[in-house]
Amino acid sequence: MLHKIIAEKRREVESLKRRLDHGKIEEALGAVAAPLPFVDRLLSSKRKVSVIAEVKKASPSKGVIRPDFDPLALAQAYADANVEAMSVLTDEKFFQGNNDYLTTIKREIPTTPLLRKDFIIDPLQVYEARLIGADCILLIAAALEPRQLSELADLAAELGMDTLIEVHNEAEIEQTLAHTKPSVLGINNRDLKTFETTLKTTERLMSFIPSDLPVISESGIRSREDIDYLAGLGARGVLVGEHFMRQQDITVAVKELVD
Ligand SMILES: O=C(O)c1ccccc1NCC(=O)[C@H](O)[C@H](O)COP(=O)(O)O
Repeated sequence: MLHKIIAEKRREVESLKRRLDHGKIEEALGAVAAPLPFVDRLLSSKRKVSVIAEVKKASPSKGVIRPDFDPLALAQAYADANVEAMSVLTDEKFFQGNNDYLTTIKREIPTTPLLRKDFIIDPLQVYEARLIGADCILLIAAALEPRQLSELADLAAELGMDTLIEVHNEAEIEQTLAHTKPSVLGINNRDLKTFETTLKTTERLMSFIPSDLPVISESGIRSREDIDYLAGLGARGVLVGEHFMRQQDITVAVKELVD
């Protein structure tokens, strides 16, 4: 699946190159507000585990998760629960996301930092992330050469954005730490080849991560027990999508999970 998604992203980047040149980027960058400090917000929270709450209509593993999908109403419900940050899927083909969702949420709820959740493989997508209003980008170690990982993270920093680098195994941790200086590291509990999701991935990988590097555990989190388990392992934050998307009252669901 990851290969399929990346092949599609290569096509999307070619089309983006025809629409967005450096002249247009420079001009447009002047008009967007400075990014919010995404990582600081996660690390300064009084909650024992910070929450990145995801706005996610569909996924390759589950199909449509939220049929009555209203991105702004969902984001407002998250903001009402004082989530530390939000993740907004912008991939159209596999997740039914959209750049406009992120831009609208940023315009209407300007105080909550936003992660652009997509599959970034090219510098142009980093510029695009900034232009649509992202405060942070996701970089997936499994999808990038170490040199690309560090170049894309450096570019994000130049543009004032944070980066959440996501790993799923020991080798990816080793490569990431050898080539970048992350201020936070995401462990994805979902195996992107099989879609199998287990929190044991966070447990197994914690010991390979320096104790002063905060960890965000991502995917497959759905109960208070999960949160207690991850907090006990030392995770500083969680990224939760599907569980919240399946709730009637999302504000209550966030509070029940982490307050
Ligand atoms: O969610 C998927 O099926 C998926 C498939 C292939 C690549 C990535 C995928 N998900 C991206 C994510 O990492 C999750 O949206 C995020 O961690 C939230 O996970 P969950 O709480 O399980 O929705």
